[in-house]
Amino acid sequence: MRTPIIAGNWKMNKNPKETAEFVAGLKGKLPDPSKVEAVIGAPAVDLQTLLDGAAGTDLHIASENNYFEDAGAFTGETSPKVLAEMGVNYGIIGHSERRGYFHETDEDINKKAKALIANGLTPIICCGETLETRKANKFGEWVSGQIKAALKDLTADQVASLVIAYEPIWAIGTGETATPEQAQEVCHLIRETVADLYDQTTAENVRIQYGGSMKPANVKELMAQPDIDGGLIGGASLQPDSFIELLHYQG
Ligand SMILES: O=C[C@H](O)COP(=O)(O)O
Repeated sequence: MRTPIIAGNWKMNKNPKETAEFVAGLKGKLPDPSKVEAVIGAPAVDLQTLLDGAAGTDLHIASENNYFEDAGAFTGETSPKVLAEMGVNYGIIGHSERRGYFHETDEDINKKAKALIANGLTPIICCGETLETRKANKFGEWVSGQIKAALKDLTADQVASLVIAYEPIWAIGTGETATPEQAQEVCHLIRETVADLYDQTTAENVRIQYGGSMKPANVKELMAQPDIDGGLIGGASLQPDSFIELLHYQG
């Protein structure tokens, strides 16, 4: 049984003061963690504030990026080892904004996944196609190619406990959401890809999120799809009321 995972991805949008106010507003409003797991992903500069505010609650914390080495002469990078020492639980990697603006490759993403796992963090591995790839009807092979590359050399046990986020680029921040059927089709394909690479049990255990203009108005029908186990939410996670509504999509 996969526990649904609703994760905010704040991107580069909040400072520590705003972070502290937000997380204070969540107190007593988080869902039962056996029903829905709540996560917030924030920039490195906000993580300590988020961790302090989340202490003693069921809120889990994600980084938005990490390097694949633990330490060394890598100016400006974020160590996965330090993230683990701080108490960060998840690491979002491979987001299309990082692939696009910062030229991250599939190989980088695979190395980042391994570095997170080696330090005890759970990767949230993002994948998704451009509008052009969708229109060319090549999204299936594109997304399964991204997944195969990201999971290279990982064991079945490691894959079973990580999270994959399907985020069609054309739906990110555009207000245009994939239909539940479109999202389900690709999330199912991702699960099949994992089954082909590993086995049915691994595929049944891996959690798959949808991301791309998910909001309170559409979360319920997206989450009703059999292969969608959660959401990775940008814009609609920035206001506490909206994020709380998303967390309580089950009613
Ligand atoms: O990581 C989150 C996604 O990029 C979705 O962002 P959005 O909800 O603003 O479309």
